[in-house]
Amino acid sequence: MITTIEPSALSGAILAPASKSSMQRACAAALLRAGETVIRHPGYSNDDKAALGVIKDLGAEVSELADGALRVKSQGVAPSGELEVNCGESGLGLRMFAPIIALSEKAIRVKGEGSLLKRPMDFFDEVFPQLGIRVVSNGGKLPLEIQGPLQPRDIEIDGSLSSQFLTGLLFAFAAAGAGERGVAIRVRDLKSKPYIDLTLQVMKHFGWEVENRGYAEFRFPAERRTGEPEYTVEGDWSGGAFLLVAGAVAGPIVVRGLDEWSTQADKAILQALCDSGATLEMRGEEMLVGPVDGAASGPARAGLKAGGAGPVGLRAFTFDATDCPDLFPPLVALAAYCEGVTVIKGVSRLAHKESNRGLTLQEEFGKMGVRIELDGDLMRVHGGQGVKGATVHSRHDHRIAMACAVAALKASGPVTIEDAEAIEKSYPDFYRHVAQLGGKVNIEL
Ligand SMILES: O=C(O)C1=C[C@@H](OP(=O)(O)O)[C@@H](O)[C@H](O)C1
Ligand SMILES: C=C(OP(=O)(O)O)C(=O)O
Repeated sequence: MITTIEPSALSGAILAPASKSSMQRACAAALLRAGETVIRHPGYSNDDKAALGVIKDLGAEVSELADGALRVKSQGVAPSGELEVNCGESGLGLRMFAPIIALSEKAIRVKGEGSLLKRPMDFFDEVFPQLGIRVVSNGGKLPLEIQGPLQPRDIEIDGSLSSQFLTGLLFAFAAAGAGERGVAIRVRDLKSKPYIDLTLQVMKHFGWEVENRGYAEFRFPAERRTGEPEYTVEGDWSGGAFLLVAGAVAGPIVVRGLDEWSTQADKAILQALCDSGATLEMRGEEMLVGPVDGAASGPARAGLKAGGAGPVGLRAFTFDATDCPDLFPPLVALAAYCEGVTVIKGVSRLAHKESNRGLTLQEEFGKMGVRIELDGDLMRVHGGQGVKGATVHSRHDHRIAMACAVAALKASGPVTIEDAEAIEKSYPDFYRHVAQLGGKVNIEL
């Protein structure tokens, strides 16, 4: 699919999509809690669909209710039939579900697709044998063959590559009765900490209270509370960040459905928007975001630099994205329109995402005339010098496609995005939402 975005002014209101981080965790919890669970406001991105596929493969029955909610009936991890599970392209899907799959005593083959086949999974080779799990990987990559049952034991893990492995172990330890055995998970150098807050929050909702000792040790209580039988998937701050940046560059717009009390890591986009000088007004779950006050958008308005350099007045900022790495792409789109050099820390966290995002951002934004320097863990974006119309490539990475589309909104000419369907991984409605806000979007299948 090829999508072309022409310079546009945005206005109006839009509802943020469902968070795949929240939805995938809800699927895991619904599988493990056994009985009936209703998931409200479910997502339908490819990663969400993959999570639903995994829990069905593990024995859950999923049906849609008249109001669009999903009902999950489960007896815990109880696979039958073909013992193969497909995690699609989802890093969280694989890393969270692998320890859950290992609750079964059956040998189960775990496969994936696309970029997931190249992402590192040697964590399992190292850690699973310590928990009594037999694992065979393809040199630290997919496919895996796993045979449990997982025995919760005191364990120490490295949290520096990804928090997703810990998310999986927390669910699986709780379900395997770690509390009765008094065991703990100790973690060195945990990154992406807010994602663990979200894991613990979802677990608590469903009755598993885990004690978090400074993100270095996690302990499980002896008894489980009765949890709630229903869960409402949160609005997505990660996809929402692209909408908010689009509003700051080409708005003003209103974004609905983002909870300001959410534990989601990517809520931190608000700090960057404030530091850039964008207009931001929060009214409960409705947020108005626009260019700097007085520098209204729209190509014909005064206050815009020649060559489509965007709204005057946004200024460069510094930001540490170590614990919210998915914000890099929208931050780069924002920084491209900020006068001066924006410095973003945490580049080393990007090497093993759907693409090596430090490099892919540098290369694709380079095609639009935006200079990005990579200096160890720092990224420097030279902004406010104009964004040129160009043909770019998503590099099969949903967040690169969305970042380029947002940057296109005030470029000097149309931006054509090749392999634009990558957005389906997290935000299938993204182009439709931009068009609904007045963005000039042309899609060629
Ligand atoms: O737990 C989650 O929902 C996620 C955790 C983060 O990964 P890392 O912990 O690997 O940084 C993030 O990048 C990913 O998109 C989703
Ligand atoms: C890296 C991402 O997801 P995951 O690791 O779950 O594939 C993402 O959504 O940007």
